Amino acid sequence: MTSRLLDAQELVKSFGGLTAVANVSVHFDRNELVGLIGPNGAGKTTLFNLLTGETPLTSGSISLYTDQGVQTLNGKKPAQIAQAGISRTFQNIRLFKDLSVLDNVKIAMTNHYQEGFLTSVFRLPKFYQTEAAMAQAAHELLKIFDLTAVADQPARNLPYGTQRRLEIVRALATKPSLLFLDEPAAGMNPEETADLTQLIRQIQRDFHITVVLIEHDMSLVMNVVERLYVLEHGGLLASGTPDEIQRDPAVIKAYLGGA
Ligand SMILES: Nc1ncnc2c1ncn2[C@@H]1O[C@H](COP(=O)(O)OP(=O)(O)OP(=O)(O)O)[C@@H](O)[C@H]1O
Repeated sequence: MTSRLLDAQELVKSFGGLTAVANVSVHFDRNELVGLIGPNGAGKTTLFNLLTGETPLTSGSISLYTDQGVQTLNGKKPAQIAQAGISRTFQNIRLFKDLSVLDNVKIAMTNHYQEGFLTSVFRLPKFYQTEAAMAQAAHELLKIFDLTAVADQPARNLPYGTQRRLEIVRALATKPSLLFLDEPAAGMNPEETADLTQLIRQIQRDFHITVVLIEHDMSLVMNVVERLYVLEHGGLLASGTPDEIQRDPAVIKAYLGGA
């Protein structure tokens, strides 16, 4: 039985005269891996920005189903949405480049809970009861992502693909229930992309979380996700399983070039 995690109804985002997201409804269930695809400028990143509070909605509603009941995310700030268990990565890498790989992860574990507070008090989130527990969790995450050997290196020394992996570790460090990955494999070669995509699938299963993935390599995303949403010109063109999407005449016409 599936259990609903997030419901977004009739989301609209207008930038002046341009409607970047036009009446899009999507939902995500617990423990699923979902792909979000569509041509450049289709509105994928804007949709992520709406769901994570980076960009305010023009209209629509977003509901998160938690153990405490249904919570509306409308009007919430990114830090509040992060606290509710939603995490993300960005298309442009946002690391603390001069800090070590390990410190980047530790900061993600704590920072996130302090945003908006003018405090220098080092507050650990509930799930990391001690500094030692936090350090251990950080090391475990680095190991999963094959980053142990570079734990003490400044982030800026890492190759681009490795920096992207570190970004995912940072997003996971907050123990999210829902993780949005915006083109995590951008700039990687096909082999690295395939490896990362398999890793994302493994993480989604092992951590029992929901992952939503924007990925340009259509054949790759088709192989790993359970469901897909296809955006075009800000609107929802199609949704369904990879099989359904591949057979959908509207998708074939608009996105697969009529093949
Ligand atoms: N802050 C903004 N102000 C004005 N227009 C914007 C803004 N953000 C996005 N847009 C426009 O909204 C549309 C959708 O952009 P978006 O980045 O969401 O698309 P995308 O599907 O993520 O594209 P890509 O695959 O190229 O990243 C584009 O026409 C873009 O120029």
